[in-house]
Amino acid sequence: MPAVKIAPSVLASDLGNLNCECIRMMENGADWLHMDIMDGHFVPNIVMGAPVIASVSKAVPNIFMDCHMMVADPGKWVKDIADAGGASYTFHLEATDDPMDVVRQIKATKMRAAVAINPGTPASEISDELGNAVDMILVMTVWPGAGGQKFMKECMPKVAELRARFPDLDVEVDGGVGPKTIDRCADAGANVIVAGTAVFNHPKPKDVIAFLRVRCEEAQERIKRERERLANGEELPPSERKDYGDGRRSGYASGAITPLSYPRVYMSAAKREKLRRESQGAENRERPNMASLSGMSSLSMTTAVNGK
Ligand SMILES: O=C(CO)[C@H](O)[C@H](O)COP(=O)(O)O
Repeated sequence: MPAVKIAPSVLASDLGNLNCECIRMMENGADWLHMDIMDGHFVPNIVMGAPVIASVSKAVPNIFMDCHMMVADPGKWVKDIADAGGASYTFHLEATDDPMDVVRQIKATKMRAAVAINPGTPASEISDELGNAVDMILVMTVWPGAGGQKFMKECMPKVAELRARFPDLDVEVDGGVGPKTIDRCADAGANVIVAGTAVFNHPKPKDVIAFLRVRCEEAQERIKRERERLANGEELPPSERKDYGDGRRSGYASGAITPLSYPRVYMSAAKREKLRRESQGAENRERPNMASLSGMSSLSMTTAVNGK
């Protein structure tokens, strides 16, 4: 399985001191910085764009910016983000008719290409062709648009399914991830961990980052053992099964996750329109809107600056 990467989401940082916040996180062990870019159309919030990415790139040597593009027209910003110093470009499947074309545009730059799916989008919408073309798949574990939301554990079977289909791909989770929810993500096979509030709002971000990493590495060892045993037709001892208490066990041990084959499919226009509207909050009351965003971490400053 690919190496564990911990990517603090700057949405929860003191955005007025973004360069210092990124440096602080790198000094505390972050592998990547997760940059939340929103256009006010795909999601009902606006945070930053390419000029801010360029400014951070100049000020923070060796930073790896994992740019999460919560935007309605993902092809439009590829060149700007690449020129600004973005290292990875994640677009939303719900935002495009032709995901392979967006991947081609990203690959024409030096950036890594990644595709994200919202909580309402099934993993089966990622075709084999798309999964094999990207460097990473992001499974959102909250509705995009704001930090500080509750982790949606119901997204975990999608992580396990994608890990089973794409064993060597980076699989990222984002939203409500922290010490209390990391085990579910890690056991399902996620290896790129985005955490905003849990890291930036903690007085010792180094400890949180180290904890998330260790839990993922331990889970990877478990999954490796499980794979080997299942390949040999062996039963797993109950002590080595992760039981969530709701009838499900970890993706591999449960045997419930079958790596099916998904041919190239483009969503029907009607389905894409539904998923797109859902992302904007038009069809989902749970989805954050501007009123519900106002108390959340994206709009409030962390008190954890300089560890105070
Ligand atoms: O993409 C995002 C929201 O759209 C954020 O990256 C995500 O919510 C992380 O924040 P937190 O860890 O505080 O939930």
